[in-house]
Amino acid sequence: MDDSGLLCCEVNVEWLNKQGILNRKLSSKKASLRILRGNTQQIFIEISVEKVAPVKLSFSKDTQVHNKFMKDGKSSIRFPSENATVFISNAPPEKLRGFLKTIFIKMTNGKALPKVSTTLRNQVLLHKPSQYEDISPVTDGEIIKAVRKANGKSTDTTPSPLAGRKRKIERSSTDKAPAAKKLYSELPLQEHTLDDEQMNILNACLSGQNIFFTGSAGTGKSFLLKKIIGALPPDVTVATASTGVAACHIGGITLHQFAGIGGGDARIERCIELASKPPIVTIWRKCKHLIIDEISMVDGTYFQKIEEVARKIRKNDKPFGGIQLILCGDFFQLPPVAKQVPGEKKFSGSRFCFQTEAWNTCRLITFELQNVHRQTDKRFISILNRIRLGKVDEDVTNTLKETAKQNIEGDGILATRLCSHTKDADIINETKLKALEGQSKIFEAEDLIPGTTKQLDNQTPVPGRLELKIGAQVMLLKNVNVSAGLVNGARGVVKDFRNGLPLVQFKNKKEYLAQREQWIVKTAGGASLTRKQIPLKLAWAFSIHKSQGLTLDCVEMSLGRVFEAGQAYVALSRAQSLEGLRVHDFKSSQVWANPEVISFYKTLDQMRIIPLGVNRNATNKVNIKSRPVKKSFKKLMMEKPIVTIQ
Ligand SMILES: Nc1ncnc2c1ncn2[C@@H]1O[C@H](COP(=O)(O)OP(=O)(O)OP(=O)(O)O)[C@@H](O)[C@H]1O
Ligand SMILES: [Mg+2]
Repeated sequence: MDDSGLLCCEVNVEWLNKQGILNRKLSSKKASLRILRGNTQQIFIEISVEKVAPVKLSFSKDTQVHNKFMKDGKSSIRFPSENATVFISNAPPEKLRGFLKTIFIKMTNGKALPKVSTTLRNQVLLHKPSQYEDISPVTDGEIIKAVRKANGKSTDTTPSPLAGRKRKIERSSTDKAPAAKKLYSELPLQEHTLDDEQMNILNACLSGQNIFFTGSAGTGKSFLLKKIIGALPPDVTVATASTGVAACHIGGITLHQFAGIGGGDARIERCIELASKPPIVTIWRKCKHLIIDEISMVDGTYFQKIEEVARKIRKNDKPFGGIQLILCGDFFQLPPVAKQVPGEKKFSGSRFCFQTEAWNTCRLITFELQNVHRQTDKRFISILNRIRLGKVDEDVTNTLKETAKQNIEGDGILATRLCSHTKDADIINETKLKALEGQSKIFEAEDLIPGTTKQLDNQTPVPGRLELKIGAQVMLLKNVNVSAGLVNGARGVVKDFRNGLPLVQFKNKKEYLAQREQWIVKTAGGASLTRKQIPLKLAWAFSIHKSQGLTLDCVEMSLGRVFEAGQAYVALSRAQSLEGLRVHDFKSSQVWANPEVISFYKTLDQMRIIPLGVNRNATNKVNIKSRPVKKSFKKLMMEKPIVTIQ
């Protein structure tokens, strides 16, 4: 049964007397709230806490619901007729959202709609023979639709009566329940829903076990991670990622910021000392669920160190001091940035997290997502899956070579070039902007707290200083209108400046007068830093490293200078379709997978923990190739040569 009428959270209820003085109080860190319907159809909220009889407060037309901090798991509901206020905190944000939506629907439905007959209601909802009935967020309109569908009558063919009624509801709900109307309009837009495999992983995460989920690029790992974050209590959940941009994508902080041990290069005793300082220590102790996105880029030695720090700081011998770990990433994508210990020539420590003892002691339950959502073309998905494993056959080579001739530009929007080196991307953007005629317009970001610019530069995708001209190639950095296709990653060109703001035309021909948008990032201490800026960035070129996690609709690349295993795969898998991709001078030697990653995924497959493609697709024919690897890696690589499976 739908449980959106049920919420587990921290609660404070305050009753005031007529003079506004606190009369009675109820507080609990572990309360459960239910929305119920009484025999007289009256809607109640029932608050149950241990050792106290449940409290019931009844909704009326003057009930006020405050949802401004819903994303942080906080809300308050005021019942003026009973002089009481319910303060909700530490509620899983997604659950809270569903709970408040149920209240909204019941508040407006009850007043604005003609009643649906009990028979109809019982056909759809479970009837409870008790004095109170659990309620669901189903509207009367939805009940009618569901019953008609069950009876084989399509509701689509009878639009007028329902549509007319819906309009009436909207009007009358504005008249009769303004608070509820406001609440509903402020609820975030529902985007896609989780598919079955994503849902399984969400449930596994909610069961409290340590989880690692992987999957090829575009299988919705980050998308799912956001839903997982939304389903966990925010006060005890820390969402992190290995890079600032990835952290911003899931509304979290970098793992380095959270852990508070700098780069982790110091000896373990010093690392523990560093993490024992406030406010870092408080967060380490409070944390019950640690989420890490883009785990492939977390250095193994660092991962091992924070595991020990966690045990010592929390004075708990369980792995990670008893914190639940939720790890997500694809080790076939970018590896950790190579680290060289000062004074030592050798690359130091474990390269990947999965090679550490800490990884083994955590006993992670592993899943692999199989459904690719970024691309829809089955042929392109199959090509990308082969590239992920370093398998480049004739079909892959020919298909990618053919893209070199494609004209993917349209309406003045040029393809974004992905570069293997960050410097190259910066130079391209600077030179192209300079070459445009016309006046530059500079947009300086408004960083609300002085001195936070560097951190915001690192943690948000949006530049502190944005220089634009008419004709500048740009990328949108926010979902400003999902249904119009104005989404994060959409490519456009600056057509004009109106009232000092850039007018951008996108690939789908939609125009958008860019307004300042807001980015809020968290500090390790839990404070919020805010940057306001035009949600655009120059897009003639990006580095492949900066493009990790992105979805791009018009992209070109030359992979001649790639230097990491998985780098070509990351670049190619940013494209949404073969039609929106152009690869120059493609050669099979530009694609290779790390042999240690291949072995790791094979062990997972052998353990039958997850179904994987490595064993099934790889043949025994293995070509050993020498790669243009980074100097600091060379010694390591001499022992274990990089291979390409063909
Ligand atoms: N269940 C879903 N239904 C529809 N679209 C989805 C679903 N899950 C993810 N998507 C969409 O698929 C695209 C890719 O998702 P996402 O960026 O989360 O993939 P990822 O696995 O993290 O990729 P990468 O490995 O490149 O970081 C996004 O546009 C996302 O909104
Ligand atoms: Mg991702």
